[in-house]
Amino acid sequence: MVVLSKPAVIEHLSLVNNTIFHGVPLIDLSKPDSNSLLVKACREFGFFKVINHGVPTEFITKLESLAIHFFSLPLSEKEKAGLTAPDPLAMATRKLAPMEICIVNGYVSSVKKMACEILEMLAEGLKIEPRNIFSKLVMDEESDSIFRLNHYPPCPDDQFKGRNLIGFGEHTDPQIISVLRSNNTSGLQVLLKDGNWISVPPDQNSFFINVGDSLQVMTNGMFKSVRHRVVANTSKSRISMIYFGGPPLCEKIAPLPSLMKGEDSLYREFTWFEYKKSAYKSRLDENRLGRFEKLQPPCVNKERKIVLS
Ligand SMILES: O=C(O)CCC(=O)C(=O)O
Ligand SMILES: [Fe+2]
Repeated sequence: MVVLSKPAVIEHLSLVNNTIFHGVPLIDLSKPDSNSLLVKACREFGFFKVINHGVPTEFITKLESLAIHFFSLPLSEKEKAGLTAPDPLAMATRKLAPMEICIVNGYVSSVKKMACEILEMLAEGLKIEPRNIFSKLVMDEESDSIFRLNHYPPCPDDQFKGRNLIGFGEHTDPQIISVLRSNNTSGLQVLLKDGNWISVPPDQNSFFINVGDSLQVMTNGMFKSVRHRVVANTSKSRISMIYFGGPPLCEKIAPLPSLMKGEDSLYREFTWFEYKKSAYKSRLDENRLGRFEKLQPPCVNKERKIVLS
C-alpha cells in the first residue's frame, strides 16, 4: 500500500534544539566488518545510515521525481486524484497509474531486499540462527509492510518568529525496520540516550535505517527502537520516503530464546495485529511498548535488601 501524508501535520509550536550531529554511524554494507558494526549501531543508537546498499540510483531519482510531482499538484488536482484526506490527521491514499506502480514497485522491492540483507547481517552479527530469523518476517507473502511518502512544506523563520514547527511529532516506528531517505533536506531529529535531541544532516548517498519496536522486543531490548521526529525546514520543502518492514499480522512477537541467555523476558508475547491495534489507539508520542512490558520482580540491591519501589 502507498500512503501519502497530508502536508505537514503540525502538532505544536515549540522551541526545539537544532544541534547538528555528525556522529550517526555510517556503515558500508560491502565491508567485511559490517555485521558487527550494524549490531553496535542497533545497540547504541537504534539508528544508522548505510552506503553501498545496492539500490539503483535510477529507482531513487524516478521515485523522488514522482513524489515531487504529487506534492506540487494544485489542491484541486490533488482532490480530484484523491490525494487529500478529509480529516487533517488522516493519511491520504490513492490508486496509482500503471507507470507510477512500476516506479513505486521498483523502489520498494529494491529497498525491501536491502532491509532483509541488513536483517540477515544482524542475525549473523548476533551469531543466531537461522540467518533469516528476522528477514523471513519481512519476506513473508503476508508481511504487513508499508511504504509512505511524507511532505513538509517550508515554514519560513520570520513567519514563526524564530520558532521551529514540528512537522511529525516524536515517536518510535512500530514495525521491525524502517528505511528512510529524503530529498536532501534537513528536518529529521533523533533522541540520543543522553536525552538530547539532535538534528541529522541529510545525505543523498545513504539510506537511514531505524530499529522498530518489534525488533527491540525480539532482541529483548538489546536493540533500541529509536525515538525520532521531524522539524519543518525553514526554506526548503522536505519530502521523505519510508519503507516500514513489518511482520505478518498473525505473527507472534516475543524475545528470541537464543538471545535471552538466562535473562528474563522484558515483554509478554503479542501478535503484530494486537500491537498495531494498540499502537494506533495510543498517542503518537506514547511509549507504546509500555503496555507489553512484563512487570519485573523487585530487584535486589548490593546489600541484598529487597527494593520494593
Ligand atoms: O519524514 C521523515 O523523515 C520521518 C517520518 C517518520 O518518522 C515516519 O513517517 O514514521
Ligand atoms: Fe517514524
